[in-house]
Amino acid sequence: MGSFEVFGGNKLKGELTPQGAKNEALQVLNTVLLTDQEVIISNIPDIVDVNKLINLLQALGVKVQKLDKGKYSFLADDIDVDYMLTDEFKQKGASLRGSIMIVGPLLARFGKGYIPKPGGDKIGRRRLDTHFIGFEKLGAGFKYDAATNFFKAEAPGNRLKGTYMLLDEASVTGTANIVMAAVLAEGKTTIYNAACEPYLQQLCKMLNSMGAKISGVGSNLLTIEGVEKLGGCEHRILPDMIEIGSFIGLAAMTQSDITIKNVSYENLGIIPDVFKRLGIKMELIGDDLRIPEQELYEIETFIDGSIMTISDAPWPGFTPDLLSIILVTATQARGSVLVHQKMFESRLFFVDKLIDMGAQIILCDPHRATVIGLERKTQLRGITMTSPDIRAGVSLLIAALSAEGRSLIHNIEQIDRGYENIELRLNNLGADIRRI
Ligand SMILES: CC(=O)N[C@H]1[C@@H](OP(=O)(O)OP(=O)(O)OC[C@H]2O[C@@H](n3ccc(=O)[nH]c3=O)[C@H](O)[C@@H]2O)O[C@H](CO)[C@@H](O)[C@@H]1O
Ligand SMILES: C=C(OP(=O)(O)O)C(=O)O
Repeated sequence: MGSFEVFGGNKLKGELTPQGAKNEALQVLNTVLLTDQEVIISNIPDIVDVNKLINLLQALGVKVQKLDKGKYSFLADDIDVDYMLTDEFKQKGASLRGSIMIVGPLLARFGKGYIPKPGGDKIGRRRLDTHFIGFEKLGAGFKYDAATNFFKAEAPGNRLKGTYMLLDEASVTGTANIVMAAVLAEGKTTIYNAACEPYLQQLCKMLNSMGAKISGVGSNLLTIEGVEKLGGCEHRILPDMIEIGSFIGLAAMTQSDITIKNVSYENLGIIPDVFKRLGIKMELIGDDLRIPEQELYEIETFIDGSIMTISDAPWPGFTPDLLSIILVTATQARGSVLVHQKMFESRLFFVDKLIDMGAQIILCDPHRATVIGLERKTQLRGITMTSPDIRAGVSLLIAALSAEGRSLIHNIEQIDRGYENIELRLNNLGADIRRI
């Protein structure tokens, strides 16, 4: 188990370039399974989860070639579908959440897609019903072996059939999986209550450039005319909006002056506005976002004077992946905020560590925590802690960087799942983080 030793209290200064988006990479990498032509993808982040998925694709027979930093060529002209029945596949597939999205493309092109219960953060129940109900609507048979935790979807006659479906929830990976299954199905598929966040839009645009016929991109109603075959393409992954949000919170908490380069502002949706409601100032210069040094930031109240609530919702609502960052950032603000994590059940439990560091937080229930800002009257103090999940991990890192003295953060494998070379990039700006 790796750890970060952090000496807090330094103000950071300089530029940060966000990595390519983890959650887009975990979607678009799977499209390579849909064609026997070459697919080139750039701006792929060098992070544990993405590397695990590339490794899984390779094990399935995809020829992978690194062309440059973050740029790879993929050729799926000889896929070994029987590999899905091996123990090695079961072990590799279970180690990350993104592996679930190999099922749709394999089912579409080869008539079968199998997967063990995928991994990812332990942040509450993470059901897969939307994915498999969607495949069933497209005509696939579905089997789940509870003893081995293995899911199987198979298409009769090896071809899925287009249909209308209303998803029970706007699941991000569920929509991506169903879209990748439907592009090669016979006839027209309509998906209502589809997730529509920018990474899904990217996936749809990429598939269209491969020859798919998807319309309604960006809305919650997608229409897909199935095609016989898809070809190759070149695709570039967007900057990671969750990393950008993490850097905004980090800058405010540590009173730093940070410019985040090439943020693709138009794809950040409501994210900058939510940080602005915490009183954080920012300046858009071209497509760079500057967070200037700020002595104090003051959380707004609602118009009627009541306490601000920040909650998550499917896009274009605020992403649940940034609520832990909002929460930690609020600990040094002036004012109070209720953080309401509606989508996941166990993402707020890390607040006990922040309370040990001196933050004023009331955990109301598993979904809600009230933060009463310290207004910088006292600094957080460094402690030893363990990171429970990827975003809580980065929140604890931000807390440690703002704290007085030494902190030790264990289980940083969680952070490595989604943040590329984070200690090096922050140390270049004046942070003091050591990997031990
Ligand atoms: C690899 C990847 O891309 N992971 C992201 C993806 O996970 P993932 O696709 O697994 O998440 P889902 O969108 O399926 O659902 C996330 C949670 O929100 C709940 N839910 C979902 C939709 C809805 O309309 N109402 C609702 O309550 C679900 O029950 C679940 O508890 O999307 C999540 C939600 O943005 C992000 O946290 C994850 O980082
Ligand atoms: C929850 C997350 O990731 P995953 O879906 O891979 O567990 C996340 O990126 O915040």
